[in-house]
Amino acid sequence: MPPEPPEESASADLADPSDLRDLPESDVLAAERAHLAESRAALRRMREHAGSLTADVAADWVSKQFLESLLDQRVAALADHPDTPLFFGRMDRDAVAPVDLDSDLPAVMYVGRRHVHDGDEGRPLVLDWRAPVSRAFYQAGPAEPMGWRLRRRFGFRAGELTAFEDEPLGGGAEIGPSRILTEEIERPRTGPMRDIVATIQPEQDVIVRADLPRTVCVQGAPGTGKTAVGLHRAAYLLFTHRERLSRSGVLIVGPNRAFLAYISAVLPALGEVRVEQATVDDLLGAPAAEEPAEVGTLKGEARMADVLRRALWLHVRKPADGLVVTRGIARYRLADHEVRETAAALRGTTRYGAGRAAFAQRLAHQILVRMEKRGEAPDDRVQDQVARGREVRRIVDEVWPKLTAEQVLHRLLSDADLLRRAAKGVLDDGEQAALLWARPARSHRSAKWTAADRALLDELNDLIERTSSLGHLVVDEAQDLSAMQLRALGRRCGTGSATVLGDIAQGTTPWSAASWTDVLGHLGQEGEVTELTLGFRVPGTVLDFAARLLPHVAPGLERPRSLRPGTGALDVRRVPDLASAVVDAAREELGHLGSVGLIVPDAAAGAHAATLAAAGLEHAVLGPGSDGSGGAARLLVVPASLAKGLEYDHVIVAEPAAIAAAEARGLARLYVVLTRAVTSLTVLHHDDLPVELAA
Ligand SMILES: Nc1ncnc2c1ncn2[C@@H]1O[C@H](COP(=O)(O)OP(=O)(O)OP(=O)(O)O)[C@@H](O)[C@H]1O
Repeated sequence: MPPEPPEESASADLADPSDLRDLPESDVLAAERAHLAESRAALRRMREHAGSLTADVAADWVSKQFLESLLDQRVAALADHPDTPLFFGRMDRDAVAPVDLDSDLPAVMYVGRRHVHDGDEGRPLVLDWRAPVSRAFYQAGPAEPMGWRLRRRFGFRAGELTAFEDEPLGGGAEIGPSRILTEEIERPRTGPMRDIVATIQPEQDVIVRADLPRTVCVQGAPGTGKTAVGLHRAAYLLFTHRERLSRSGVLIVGPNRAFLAYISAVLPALGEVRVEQATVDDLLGAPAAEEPAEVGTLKGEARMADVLRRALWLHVRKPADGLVVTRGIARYRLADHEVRETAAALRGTTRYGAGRAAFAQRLAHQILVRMEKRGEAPDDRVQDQVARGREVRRIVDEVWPKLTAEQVLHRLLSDADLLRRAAKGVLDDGEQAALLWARPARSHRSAKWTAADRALLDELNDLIERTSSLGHLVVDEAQDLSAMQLRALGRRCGTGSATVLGDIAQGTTPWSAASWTDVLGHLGQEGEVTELTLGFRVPGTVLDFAARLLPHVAPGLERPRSLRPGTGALDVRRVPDLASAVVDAAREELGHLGSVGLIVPDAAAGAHAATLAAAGLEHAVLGPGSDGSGGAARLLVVPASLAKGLEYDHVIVAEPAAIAAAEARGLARLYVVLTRAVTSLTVLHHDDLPVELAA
């Protein structure tokens, strides 16, 4: 028979629950389970109450529909997911805390994914992790207890409370690593990425809770939790600025679909279902052609912004003649120099599209003035009529032609003269020659745009018509984006803020960033750069092995540290027959719990998959559009170029030298590949290891 639930709850006016601390462990667990049961019952009552509310009070049909959908959302948001703990931590207040501390602190608080209160008395039973008071759960430590005496973390299995761990916050003694945190990290992965709300670390929490107007840029070694932090910051901001952000929107930008699929469950698990996720290709359009890396790199440079601006405005021309407007028997004239001056006065003061409309209006206005001089009394409607009339339209089309971004870029890349004029003083002759198409497309409609062209088109589109801004943008793997791609993203948070995440050492594109100051500059955001240094994913031995590459891929960066030593986690083997060694290693790893990722050179993925199939090993092959988890198969063949941002409990890397040799920044790719393992890494090689790794 479990003991009666204790009297305490998350309310300041209830008895100090210190007795609970002194109970035997089993009694503590029983009491905490009782609090969980009470919270679940309260949540059920909250849901029933929300379900009983009716939209009948609405004044009209539209309001009723709207209200009904809000109520449905509210009921759905109050669903209790049996596998997810309602709370994961608890804080006990220090009864003798200094007097200047906030006296409203409850005696005990339980921290969880959502707020749960007892309907009758309004007592908070569980506080949302994003509430200001919950900050202490993540930040308090012996050096700064923040008015709290004890932090308790709970262990759960299948929604049942199974363990707890107490950390005294008074007394100044350092707290050792949390067993519950380590177990959580090592819990085998069976599907998409999980949230880390129960175990966010203090240095991560500072980033998660940064104010909305602040742009934060996080440099972090592999597995330091950058992605997790970015996603939790999005959830935090949505909670704290719900109304503002539901109007302006939040967008997560990731490197590819497989990555987005892998992270897609995190925000819904935190109760946020309305956050858009996109790749750069989704935003700018997928490329239809490839081009030499040097050309793509050049097109990605910020200098191109000047060239594009000039190329666009070079389309504003001098008129051949003046403007003559006929109304009835009267004719009104503007001399060609007046038309030219009107255009010149507007040039560069507005966006191209708005300038064109304003040009027509200004010409019409001058005609109106002529009419008035002749004693007529035209009203504003006449100005509009003249602006839309045939004569003004003709001269506007001649002087300030209607253009699309595709037309301008098509001309720029096929017309050496236009390129020379637009690029004067910006690109040298060799660079101009590199940009020109060898075989120009017939028209802008048949042009096959590359990824770099897509960013140029976006820039031009914005020069023609303003791109609208979101409230907040989270950009992951930002080190891989070119200056022009960053400018494109910057436009999408021009009046908002951003969370920029990445690792200079994991830059694998030819245009990878060398500094975060540059990245923020291109993004057009003033932000501070912070660093996460403690690795959660990768065991220490594996991280040390991968870090041999660091001096070669990012000499300025510190060696990363791991939370876990990972003794025995690394196995590097030279093998006589790679294919059969891969099969044996895969079979062995499948004998352990969790996911297995076989990471191979892109060109070898098909062959390895065929060997696994012949050996009867069930597996899936990761494609650019697939979910990083591999669906039902525990064994996934991962082409090296898709491994970024993903992770597996056990990783087998086949032939590192071939991965490194496959591309210009191949060593950085290898660094990414070697840092995907949570529990073990097996490196199989037939050829020599790259010298940088063998050292
Ligand atoms: N505080 C934490 N508690 C529990 N798990 C954590 C914590 N921080 C990070 N992790 C886990 O560590 C792993 C790595 O995190 P994440 O993918 O966010 O790192 P990253 O810095 O983006 O890595 P990479 O640069 O390699 O893509 C994930 O499984 C994540 O859930």
